[in-house]
Amino acid sequence: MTAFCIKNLSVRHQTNAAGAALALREIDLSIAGGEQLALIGPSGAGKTTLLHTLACAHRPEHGEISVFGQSPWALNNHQRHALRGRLFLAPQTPPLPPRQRVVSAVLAGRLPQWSVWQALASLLRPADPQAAFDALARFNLQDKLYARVDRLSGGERQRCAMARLLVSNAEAFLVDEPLSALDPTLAQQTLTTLQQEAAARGATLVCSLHQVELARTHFARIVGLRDGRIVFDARREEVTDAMIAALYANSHDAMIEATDSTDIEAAFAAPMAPDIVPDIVPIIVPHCF
Ligand SMILES: Nc1ncnc2c1ncn2[C@@H]1O[C@H](COP(=O)(O)OP(=O)(O)OP(=O)(O)O)[C@@H](O)[C@H]1O
Repeated sequence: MTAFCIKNLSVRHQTNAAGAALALREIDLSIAGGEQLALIGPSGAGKTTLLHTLACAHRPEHGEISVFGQSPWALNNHQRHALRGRLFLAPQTPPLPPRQRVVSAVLAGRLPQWSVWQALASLLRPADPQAAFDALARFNLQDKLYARVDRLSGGERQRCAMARLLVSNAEAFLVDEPLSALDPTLAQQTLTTLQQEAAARGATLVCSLHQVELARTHFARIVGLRDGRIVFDARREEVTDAMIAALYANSHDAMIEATDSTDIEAAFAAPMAPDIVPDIVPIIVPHCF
């Protein structure tokens, strides 16, 4: 089964004027149910925008998107809300209310399954503290069960958000830079736990990462984004160091190279040096509409 399929998709942020640059352009991507892939690319490449688009939070300006076989923007609000309930979007900055107890923050992962009354009741008396404890224990954070969220470190908050993901019953995890505040050991452990959980429940995992080496060691499929476009969509063994260097090369690098050759104008005109343009890996888009 295909979890996500997008075709010739472009997205512009609502706060941007009509003439402003697109955040995503001409994106084709198909992700099978249960597949795990890493999104990499420089800052501003469009990774967050893509994750939010997959989570049905951004309406595309052009193109098609299907999520679990449904076109989210052809559904009514109620149906789209139900579809979103099958997805878990973990944003870069975890949306954890500062004065809340960790136990309530973690159990909020069950909100899509709960009625308003169940949600309110759980705020007063946590519905399933054992589930929250077990999820926190997977990230070695069980001793923080009744701590206040605003007393957690940045890395603890990130792991608390991952524990929230574990208690959800989502069929797809869309995770935006979950390791940015973690030390290398915790980053490895957290990513491994996330992947094991996705594999155990057959959930799809799309994870944006700035730690390229972790992406290359942990994920079989890597998608490189730059300037809102997919530069490559390849199996791990096809991703070369040159492709990574080209993905992250910036106009600053090009300017320094050109300064050596006293050709500054050329540097601004050609932000990516031609000798490091990556081999283009064919992107195969299975028919899914
Ligand atoms: N709310 C917004 N309003 C307008 N433009 C936005 C908004 N959010 C992001 N953008 C723009 O959209 C483009 C893609 O941003 P996005 O956050 O998706 O990149 P990213 O790859 O996730 O970056 P990073 O690695 O720094 O988090 C950027 O040019 C950014 O400036």
